[in-house]
Amino acid sequence: MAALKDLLGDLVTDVDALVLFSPSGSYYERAADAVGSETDLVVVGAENTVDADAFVELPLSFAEVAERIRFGIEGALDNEYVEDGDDLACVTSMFGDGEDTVSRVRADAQRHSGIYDLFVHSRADPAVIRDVLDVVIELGRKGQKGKPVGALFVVGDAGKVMNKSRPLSYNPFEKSHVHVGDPIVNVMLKEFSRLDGAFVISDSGKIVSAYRYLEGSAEGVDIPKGLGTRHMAAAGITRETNSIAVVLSESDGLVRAFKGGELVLELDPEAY
Ligand SMILES: Nc1ncnc2c1ncn2[C@@H]1O[C@H](COP(=O)(O)OP(=O)(O)OP(=O)(O)O)[C@@H](O)[C@H]1O
Ligand SMILES: [Mn+2]
Repeated sequence: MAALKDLLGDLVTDVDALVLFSPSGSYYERAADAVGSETDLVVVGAENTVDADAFVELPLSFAEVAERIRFGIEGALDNEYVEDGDDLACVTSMFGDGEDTVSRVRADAQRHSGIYDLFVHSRADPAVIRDVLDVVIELGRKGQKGKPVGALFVVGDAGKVMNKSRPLSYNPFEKSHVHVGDPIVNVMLKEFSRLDGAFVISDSGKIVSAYRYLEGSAEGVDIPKGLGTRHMAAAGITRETNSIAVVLSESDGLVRAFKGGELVLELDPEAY
């Protein structure tokens, strides 16, 4: 047993910080006692239920553990809870409610995916971005009457987005004051996503328009090869405005988010 403890203990030897993902109160207390003063303790979760000093708010549960950890690390770097090059032991729950997984990861500011930045340093409210992702993930899981469907949402900086786009059809949201996140709106959005074009959402989550054709240029856009015009238009508008874009691909079923002309998040709705 001692040999096994040594072997696995190497995973956490000399780490600069222990990063706990949604820990229970008792686990957090035990961790605080265990790290002593040399190791920093960072908590990542939907809410700071344990009253940690160093806390990173998680806007989504991130079914993919690697994505969850990436988000937490980028948040910890951004908040200066950890430094570039720090070795981190990340404790998460992958299979159930309890802490069951330890990953040793080096905080690397260079390999920054931009996922934390997407939520926290965008013009749109993080809760609005999360609500849009929720709708798009659900649309991806269920499709439209069981058939795969594509969708494009542009979130934030709506005035400028409207100036760089044109209507493909009448705007069903013209005189309405509806917001994403409202359950009735989710049904409406799914219905309207059958037709072409983009939804435009304001910083505060108001649905400004459906059926917009984005006219932004693809110049300077750096996205993976193989993605078509919907993804190109999404990336392009985020380069020309302070918006972010969330796309559901009709062809591969994945959800992708763009910011500043770059792909910053890719997830499989089936995993949620
Ligand atoms: N500039 C644009 N603005 C808004 N919607 C667009 C724009 N260009 C394309 N689309 C929408 O994207 C749809 C799919 O186009 P296309 O197949 O070229 O994109 P894609 O990136 O391959 O997306 P998918 O993975 O869903 O097939 C079009 O039918 C249209 O509704
Ligand atoms: Mn296509």
